[in-house]
Amino acid sequence: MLPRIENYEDLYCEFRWRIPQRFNIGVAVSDAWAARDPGRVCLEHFSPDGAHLSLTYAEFAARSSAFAAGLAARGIRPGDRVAILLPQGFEAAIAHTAIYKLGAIALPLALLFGVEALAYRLRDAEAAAIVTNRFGYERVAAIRDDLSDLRLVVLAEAEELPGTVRFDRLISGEERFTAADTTPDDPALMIYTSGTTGPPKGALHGHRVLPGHLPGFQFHHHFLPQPGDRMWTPADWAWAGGLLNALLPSLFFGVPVVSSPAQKFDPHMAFRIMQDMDVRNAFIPPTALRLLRSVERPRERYRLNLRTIGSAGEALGRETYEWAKAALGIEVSEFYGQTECNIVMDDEGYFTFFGRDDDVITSSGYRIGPGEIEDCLVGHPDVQMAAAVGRPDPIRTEIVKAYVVLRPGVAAGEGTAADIREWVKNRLSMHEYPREIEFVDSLPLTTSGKVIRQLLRERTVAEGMASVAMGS
Ligand SMILES: CC(=O)SCCNC(=O)CCNC(=O)[C@H](O)C(C)(C)COP(=O)(O)OP(=O)(O)OC[C@H]1O[C@@H](n2cnc3c(N)ncnc32)[C@H](O)[C@@H]1OP(=O)(O)O
Repeated sequence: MLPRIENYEDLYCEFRWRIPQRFNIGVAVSDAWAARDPGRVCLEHFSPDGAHLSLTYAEFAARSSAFAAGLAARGIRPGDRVAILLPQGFEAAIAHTAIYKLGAIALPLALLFGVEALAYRLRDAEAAAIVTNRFGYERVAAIRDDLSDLRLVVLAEAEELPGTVRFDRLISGEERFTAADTTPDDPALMIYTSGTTGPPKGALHGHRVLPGHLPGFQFHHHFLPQPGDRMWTPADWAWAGGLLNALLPSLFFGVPVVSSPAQKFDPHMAFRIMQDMDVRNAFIPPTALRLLRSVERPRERYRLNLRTIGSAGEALGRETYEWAKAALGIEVSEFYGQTECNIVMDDEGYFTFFGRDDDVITSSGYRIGPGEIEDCLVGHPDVQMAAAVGRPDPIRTEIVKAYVVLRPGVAAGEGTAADIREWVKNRLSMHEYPREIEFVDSLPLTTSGKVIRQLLRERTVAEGMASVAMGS
């Protein structure tokens, strides 16, 4: 925990890492609070019809222990990878916590992923189990024959589907479970990279990944926990941002987390969630803040009680920062990860984060490796060659732009482009599809036949600047 020192220099000098010798994320975010304050609310689910639900730490601890016992009874062992393909909600939080208590490894997967992205990650991680809903079940059913390690599919639905165990059945048994006595270095969480250099890799984190995030989290949320604090993020908890900058640290500090149904981001709905659920702290990526700007005079339209906003994933920019200060009365705390290395420090020691300077595309706060998109594009029957780059965009920082060489005889046109976009959305991911496609006769190649993305990036940046200059 951060010492409460308001002066940065003193705080910096006083700070020491204090990581306990034994630490289990699941115990820290549930059982520890259930013992101290069982009736305290830890999760609240927003429902558009006003029928919100809440869960206490005592219920959370009991259900996650029962889930851990249920997984163990079905042969899931410490060290096994257990995928979670669920929207924000009680089930996702319970599944995470149970997996940590069991000493297994949580593998969060985004709902936006298409079948190829899911198949790749599930196979590569040799996942033994997956916890999902009907939407995810259908995607997994299409690839299940190729997943020889997958022994268990847990379904968070009221219905029975073939080859699955219902979530509520799994937790209906034994509620006592002795959590694994883990060290901070025992594996807990596997998050896939975005594939900067080649295919995405499963980055394995020990239980210390949570304590490692706490000081930065507290710092950006002005010494959270404060009375009345309540956290919400529109980001899927499957991303490192949603999980490690919102869900888990808040639960650790006894701050209730608001969950909301997965849907395309709607600025008015976002304000309503923050109003109705009395959200005090939010993790809102820059793109979502820019989308919120479309709502005029938000504080006159919505009763907002925000105290802090953290933002990450892409550069926030001065305009959005100033807008949030004026329109929401909040100075957004921007933070960056260490791979986002295009950062400049001025004479006074202030850092300016300019975004990335490599092939990775930064769109809507997602880091997108071009390789996977290109692989997916060339799998399309009409595509001979393809290259993906980021095109600057005022709302989403960048959008994915694909340069595509079609096979001989295929007509270039909006119909073909729409078909290619759908192909990538369904196979790879809904957030990685090329919003813009340009058909070209050839691509610039090195002598060894690799696409020179740098040239295409420069071209697309120049086009972007020209269109801004022309006012389009
Ligand atoms: C340490 C760190 O990692 S820090 C930051 C990490 N990054 C993040 O957490 C990602 C942050 N970004 C986001 O959460 C989102 O992009 C937002 C909130 C900014 C914007 O959300 P959206 O506008 O809905 O777009 P998003 O990029 O998520 O979705 C891509 C597509 O999937 C579709 N989609 C999204 N959710 C759904 C859904 N539930 N059902 C159907 N379609 C959906 C969208 O329609 C969109 O396509 P479109 O723009 O052509 O309509």
